[in-house]
Amino acid sequence: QTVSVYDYVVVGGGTGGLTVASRLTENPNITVAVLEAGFNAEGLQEVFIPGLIASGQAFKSLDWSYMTVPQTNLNGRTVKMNAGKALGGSTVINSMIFPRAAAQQYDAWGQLNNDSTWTWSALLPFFKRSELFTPPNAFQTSNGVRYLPDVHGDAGRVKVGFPNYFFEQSELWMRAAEGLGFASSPDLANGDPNAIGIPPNSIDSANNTRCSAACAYYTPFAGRTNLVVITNATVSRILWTNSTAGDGQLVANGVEFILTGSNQTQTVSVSKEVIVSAGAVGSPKVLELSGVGNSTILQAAGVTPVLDLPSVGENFVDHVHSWANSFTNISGTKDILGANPAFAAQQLAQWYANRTGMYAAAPRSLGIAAPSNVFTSDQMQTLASQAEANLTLFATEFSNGNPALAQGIAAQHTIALSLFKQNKQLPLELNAEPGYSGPTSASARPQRNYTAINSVLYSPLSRGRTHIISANPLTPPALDPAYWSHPLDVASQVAGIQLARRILAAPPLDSIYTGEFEPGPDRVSDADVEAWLRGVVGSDNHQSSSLAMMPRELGGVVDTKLVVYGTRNVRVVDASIIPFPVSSHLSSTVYMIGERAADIIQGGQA
Ligand SMILES: Cc1cc2nc3c(=O)[nH]c(=O)nc-3n(C[C@H](O)[C@H](O)[C@H](O)COP(=O)(O)OP(=O)(O)OC[C@H]3O[C@@H](n4cnc5c(N)ncnc54)[C@H](O)[C@@H]3O)c2cc1C
Repeated sequence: QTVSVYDYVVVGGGTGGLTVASRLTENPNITVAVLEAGFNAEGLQEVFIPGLIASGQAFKSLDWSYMTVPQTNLNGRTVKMNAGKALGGSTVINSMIFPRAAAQQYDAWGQLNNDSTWTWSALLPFFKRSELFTPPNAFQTSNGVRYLPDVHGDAGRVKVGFPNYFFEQSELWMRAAEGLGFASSPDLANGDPNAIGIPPNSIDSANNTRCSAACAYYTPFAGRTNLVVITNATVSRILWTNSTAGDGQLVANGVEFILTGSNQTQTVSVSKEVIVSAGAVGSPKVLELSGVGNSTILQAAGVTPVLDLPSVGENFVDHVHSWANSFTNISGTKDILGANPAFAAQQLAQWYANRTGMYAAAPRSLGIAAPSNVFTSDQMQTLASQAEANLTLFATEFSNGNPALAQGIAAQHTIALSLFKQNKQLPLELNAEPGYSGPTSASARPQRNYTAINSVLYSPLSRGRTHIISANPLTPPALDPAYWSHPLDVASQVAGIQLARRILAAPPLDSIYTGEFEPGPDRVSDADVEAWLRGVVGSDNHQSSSLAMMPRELGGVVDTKLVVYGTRNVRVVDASIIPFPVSSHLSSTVYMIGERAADIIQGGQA
């Protein structure tokens, strides 16, 4: 049943998808339909109150809760990956941390694609275009917030600012990290984030509410008659015209979807383009269900191939999350919210009354580490030389028998290792958590107060894949991020935890330190820490790069205009296209991609 015809159909109303849909429909003559598998959750307090999101059932109902295949390097464990299933996508459930990666990584993106429009200086206007930034007030400044006006936008859509509450540990941990060699950051979105500071947050400072992609790009424009959003609509495939364009390229003319609870498919027709924005797991899945991908994998899943593009779903990466926890002698940690329901209720009432209290806090301050923060120069040289000596070996192993992609991964690693040697590849984020954060459940750990440091592997060299295993659109794909497949990833993550535990015990944070809980006093050596981490590390939910923007001869899937190779009118606009993992939380980069996509599309019409 054909419902309607639109100029553009966007598959997935998440971060990238809503950005491009909203910008395109600023032109009243353009019609756009967005098909989103989840629902509009903006009215849930768990979604709009900063401190509540990870706290309960709402999170679970808004989450795809993907599971990886058993991870060879993590004791065979399967690992859960969160990804938002709601209008607004992952920004509905994310932690609002809104920094950007190092300028050199965006420059490397352009270098890999031989395109100077994908470089830091060329992309900064698009980062800024997405932002409606509120500078810190006196209270926030007195709590250590710093910012550079020049790197922020004041006329965009995503409300970016700072929270109304800071935990006592925040200031202490920043000073402790500075004592161990970190510079104090003037602004973690400035393209030079090797420092410690309080990052911007995707938060509406005026109301102290979270701001998702739906809050930013949909709610204010929901009345547009040329923007149609269909929620609870899971896309099953892109439909193609019978004949290819004169140049042999596939032409999309519709999208098929299933409404939740129905077993009937419906169709929307497309006159211009299909824009795939279903996220780094969802987008390769939709392409594969549509017959675009590695023909052998598609046939095994029962899908008839229409375009052999073997890199679809390959080059998949995720940041890896680990923790160090110390006991603390202060009582004002967020542990109390779990331990004392009456206090939690009082704090929630306080948030509603005047937007303050613990629930008004954004979660963390961040330290972004360079190699020199965690390795000696001898170690850096040795690690880089070993990785360079084995570069072809790993690139081939990670490429799943795809010679073009092996070259692409080798090119990525060459750039990454060159930056590593210059101390510009930033392998780790350390972020302070004012309370327990780790793998041990509340019932299995001492009921005490904690200071935690999350250590996130930020620029992994490991590459895995995500592929469909069935033609049924409701069957999850087989996800293999191949965590810790490269020795440099293992060495970096172990070094990150060793640094985290040093920070926890360093002055002035030592003034509230009453011993280490995890990794624990019996796990001192790197080998012991590594063994423990293999049993506990998890996903940081920063999946990317599964439809990489790279030249086709290097195993890329989209070109620098975001068009899928071999198609006339299918673009990808989400975290899938980031060619290699960037050292940052991803949402600011995905918004930038959405803004850039709209600009490319509009420019193409001119
Ligand atoms: C728990 C969590 C915490 C995070 N914390 C941070 C943070 O603090 N800061 C930060 O910057 N980043 C964070 N991230 C990462 C960041 O939010 C994501 O990388 C980014 O939002 C991804 O954008 P996207 O457009 O690629 O995908 P998404 O925003 O996930 O959008 C994809 C959309 O497509 C929909 N979809 C998928 N398949 C289909 C289908 N077949 N049919 C229809 N719709 C479909 C999904 O439901 C979703 O709405 C976090 C992510 C998670 C999950």
